Amino acid sequence: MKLKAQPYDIEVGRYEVIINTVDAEELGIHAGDRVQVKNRDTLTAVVETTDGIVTPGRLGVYREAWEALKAVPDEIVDVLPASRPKSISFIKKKMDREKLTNDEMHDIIADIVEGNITEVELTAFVTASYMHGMDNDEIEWMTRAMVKTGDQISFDTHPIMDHHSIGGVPGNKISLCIVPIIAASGLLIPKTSSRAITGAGGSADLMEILAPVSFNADEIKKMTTQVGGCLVWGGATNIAPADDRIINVEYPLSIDPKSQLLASVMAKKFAVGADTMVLDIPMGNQTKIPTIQEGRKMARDFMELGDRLGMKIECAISYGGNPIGRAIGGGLEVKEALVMLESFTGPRSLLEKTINISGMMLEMGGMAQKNEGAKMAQELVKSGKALEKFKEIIEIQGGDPKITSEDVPVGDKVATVLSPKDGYVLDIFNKSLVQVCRIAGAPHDKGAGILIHKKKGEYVKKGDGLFTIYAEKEWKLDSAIKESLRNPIMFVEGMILERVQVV
Ligand SMILES: O=P(O)(O)OC[C@H]1O[C@H](OP(=O)(O)O)[C@H](O)[C@@H]1O
Ligand SMILES: O=c1cc[nH]c(=O)[nH]1
Repeated sequence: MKLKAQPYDIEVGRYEVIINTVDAEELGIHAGDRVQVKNRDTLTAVVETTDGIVTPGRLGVYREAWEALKAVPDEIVDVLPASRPKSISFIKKKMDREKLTNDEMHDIIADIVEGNITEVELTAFVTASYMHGMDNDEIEWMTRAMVKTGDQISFDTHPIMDHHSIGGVPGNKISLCIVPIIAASGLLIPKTSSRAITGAGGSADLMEILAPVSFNADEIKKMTTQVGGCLVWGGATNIAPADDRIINVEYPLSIDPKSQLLASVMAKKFAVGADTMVLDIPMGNQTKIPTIQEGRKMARDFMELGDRLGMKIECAISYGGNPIGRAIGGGLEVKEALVMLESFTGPRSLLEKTINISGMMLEMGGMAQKNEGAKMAQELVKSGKALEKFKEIIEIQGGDPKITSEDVPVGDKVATVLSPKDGYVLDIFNKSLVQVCRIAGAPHDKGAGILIHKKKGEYVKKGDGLFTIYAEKEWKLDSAIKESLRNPIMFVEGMILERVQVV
């Protein structure tokens, strides 16, 4: 069918066109199908249908396809139905619980990167992996495919250190402290992070408050070589580019399938040339890993994948049943991390976790003797060397090195939720906590989040502040307050939880 091309200057991340439903019917295609579009060039594009935006006889062409066709407005192009990429049948195979081959996995990942797969198809892949899982071969193949379809860095020196958390515990701002501690010791750490997946702020979201986080592979290598480390957003680089596209469909579902999680973390690490790393596995109620047994299984899976990739990995199964520190979300978390580096003060959970994971890394990297790493990490903070290093990292990434914890802005719309009774904080519900932060605006609004005043086990009197919600917009604060009342984030009770009696 011949149609008149008209441009839609909108970036959609793949070749996509809009066809009027009258023409779509004539071609025998539906929304989500593919068509071949030909002028002097030929490309395959995903179809969107419309009753109005594009009139019959015309073809709306989004930016990527328009640029690839080098089309001119009103140019006549040929449009024909095209078949779906083969990888759709491989996704179907995973939905049917079958094992994929190395080539099939590579095709799926390559099609994700090239934008040949729609969100619906990608969601089906992620959901099928969530429900049916993958074996170690498939996970290795997915990891290698994610690395191969993007840029890679290689350093002339070793070891190249890295740290990563599987996430799932609120307030886990430790990367902001660990990266400078390790770099201050003289080791190299080119740290890439994701944005929030199931949480209220990933490390990339937090670092972005202090400095830009979008860099390419060459820039990451240069910054790491110059100051010892960096903390950048993996999604902005062309490093393991499939990762961020997969995370984009995981985020709205708040799921992180184990197979994708392993590949996502390890592909980012392998691609930046890291060879020695510590993996944080937060474990506890309402985390990604509810029991120690599952934590050990996850650790074994990471170590086996590390072996297959030739990387030295140790895991720290950490306590995740309660938030790390007292600040959750954007600026609040960054402040808490900076206070820790400025004065080695703050919540014990943050200090202890940061120091112990850094200690493991210093031992693995050959900077400290066995069991001496934590002491060395502590000295690097107390001497101010870690803070000084963090400022160098902030500066090289384009931020203001003079920033202090006092300067970090937080939302000015605040409300403190009070305890309804005397008693103990018997539980904090991680998922409800994150939900309230997200409704308050996190991770997008950097000033949004929650500051916890009372943690698990602490005694409270009726009327004491339990936590304060921060937001940038009044209406978001109102919605967050309502959510925190509908779905409480804390359980306060006395020693007698309930009286059960004969009625
Ligand atoms: O949103 P949830 O699922 O909690 O976790 C995602 C976070 O966990 C990892 O943290 P890090 O980069 O190792 O500090 C990711 O990179 C991301 O920042
Ligand atoms: O980087 C990360 C961390 C957790 N889960 C992922 O999928 N990727």
